[in-house]
Amino acid sequence: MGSVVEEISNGGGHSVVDVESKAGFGGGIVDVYGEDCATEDQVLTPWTASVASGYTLLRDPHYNKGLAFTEKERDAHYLRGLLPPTVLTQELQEKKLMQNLRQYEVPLHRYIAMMDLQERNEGLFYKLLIDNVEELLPVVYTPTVGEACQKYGSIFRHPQGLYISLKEKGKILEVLKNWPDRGIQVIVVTDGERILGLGDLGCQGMGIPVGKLSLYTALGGVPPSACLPITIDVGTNNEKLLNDEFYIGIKQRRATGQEYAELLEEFMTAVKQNYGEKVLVQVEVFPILHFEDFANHNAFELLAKYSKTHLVFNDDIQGTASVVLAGLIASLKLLGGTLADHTFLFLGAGEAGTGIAELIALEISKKTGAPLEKARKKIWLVDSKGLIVKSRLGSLQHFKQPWAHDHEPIKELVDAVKKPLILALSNPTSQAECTAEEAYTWTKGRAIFGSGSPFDPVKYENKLLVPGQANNAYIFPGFGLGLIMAGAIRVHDDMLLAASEALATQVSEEHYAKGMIYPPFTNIRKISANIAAKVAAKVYELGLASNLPRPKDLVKYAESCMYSPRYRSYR
Ligand SMILES: NC(=O)C1=CN([C@@H]2O[C@H](COP(=O)(O)OP(=O)(O)OC[C@H]3O[C@@H](n4cnc5c(N)ncnc54)[C@H](OP(=O)(O)O)[C@@H]3O)[C@@H](O)[C@H]2O)C=CC1
Ligand SMILES: CC(=O)C(=O)O
Ligand SMILES: [Mg+2]
Repeated sequence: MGSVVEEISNGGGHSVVDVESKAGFGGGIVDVYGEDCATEDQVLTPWTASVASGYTLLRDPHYNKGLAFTEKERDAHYLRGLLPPTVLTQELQEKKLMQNLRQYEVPLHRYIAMMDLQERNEGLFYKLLIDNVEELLPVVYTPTVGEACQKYGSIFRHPQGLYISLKEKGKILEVLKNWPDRGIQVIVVTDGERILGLGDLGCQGMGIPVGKLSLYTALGGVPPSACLPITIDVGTNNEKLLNDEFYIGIKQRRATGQEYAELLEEFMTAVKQNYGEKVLVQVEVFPILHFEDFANHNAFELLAKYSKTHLVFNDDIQGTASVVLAGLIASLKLLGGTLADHTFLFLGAGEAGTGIAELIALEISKKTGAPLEKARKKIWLVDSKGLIVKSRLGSLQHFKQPWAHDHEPIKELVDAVKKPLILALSNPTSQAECTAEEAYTWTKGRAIFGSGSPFDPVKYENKLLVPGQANNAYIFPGFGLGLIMAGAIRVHDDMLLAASEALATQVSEEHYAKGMIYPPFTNIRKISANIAAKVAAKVYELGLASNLPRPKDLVKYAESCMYSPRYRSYR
């Protein structure tokens, strides 16, 4: 290595040290970091080399290849001696890691091993996730990510993502600038108040943006360096966490009202300031702001407010709606009729329930020409207080009000059980409305079943029934890729409908024969490319694209944009 001259600040003073020629303390050991000459109460500057080679290269997850560095790379990048002599291919590394992972019996241990891998060697992490998607999705995503968030403080090892707490009020733009990557295309943000079906997990909700973004990359091909997980910490009302000595967030009850709104406003403005880019006169593009797992009393309002000024997408409302609509469109092949011929009943009338209901009504209205209000009459919702009906109108939250119909005979509810399509959407598995086995047993094998978290196939009277995973993970990665490809400036409901139709058309006769209404996740990158192409086409059609001219073959273009986890060669 050439002569390195660095500035070291210690004890408040400033000195320039030639680290190669100057002998350090204790028999020639160079005190490169200035640690030996500073006492505990003296300050020093934690400087670091900026070129990734040698030891630094091995500790940089974006570039590290572990034992896969070739002989030539080991010479060129000062790695000799820092690695054992053997050179392994990425495939062999993958084989070894999968063997190791399978030895962990506790799912949380697999999760921790995967997170360690992501922090150590990003390329290998994504190679594992892409090649073993059905096996590893339940590890990095639901259900295991739920347990990880509950225990996030105790298992915390490396900080992932960006934390913006009330302490950063007035400084959010500076905080955004601390993130090392500049070309951010997707931000997944949570405030941790409704983490899956587990409630308020405060700052520990960070596991969710991290997990969702790993799916943007693995399932949708968005490069990892374009992804930014953010947790907004306004406190928590979870007493257990407030009393937990390992809790990683600020220990106070949640800020609400004006204090909350001001922090969110500052954040949204800072995102525009930091990432906004003028591409045409009057047209500014900025990253997708994907809202995740906010409580419904904030989620609907934030979506309505910022969808006019930002590229905002709420996955729990819009992504879930799109995936469920896709399942319904596909299930018509098995159930018969059109959407308008059916009556829908939801247990739960929050973000997921009313989001899905609204998109179904929109699709029915578009297909039949009926007014939206009339289409809504086909849909019934139940909340914790029972069926939503007109007589409850005065006390209903605003997002439930469109579903308050005149009460009709209970007959339809019974009908719904005769030819049942059951989607037990709640996550994680512990919160599921029913298991696959229960659904098949109660209906004597007639049910078409899908669930938010995966269930194994069930043998019922010699027939193998395969439950689908009705999870927004089918939609948001491809949806996001489509928005990015087209340089979308706003999200529009028609893009969600396009995504649903694209997903529904991927279900083959072979899948239907097994009772499936979603294609398996094994082909998810191909599915995502198709969704992305249809979404991008809609963005162009609506005049909301900034990436001009429009590529001719959008599927090919989507595939060409997708990140590959293959190791690159270093010169
Ligand atoms: N599969 C997927 O892709 C997705 C799954 N989900 C899951 O769906 C679940 C709900 O999410 P979300 O809609 O955002 O949450 P919300 O908090 O917005 O809504 C929950 C709804 O469930 C109702 N509810 C709660 N308990 C009962 C009960 N015992 N009987 C009847 N209704 C009840 C609540 O009633 P009330 O309004 O009266 O309080 C509320 O309407 C979560 O478990 C989440 O993880 C969410 C998004 C995507
Ligand atoms: C899947 C999801 O987004 C949820 O359960 O909240
Ligand atoms: Mg969610």
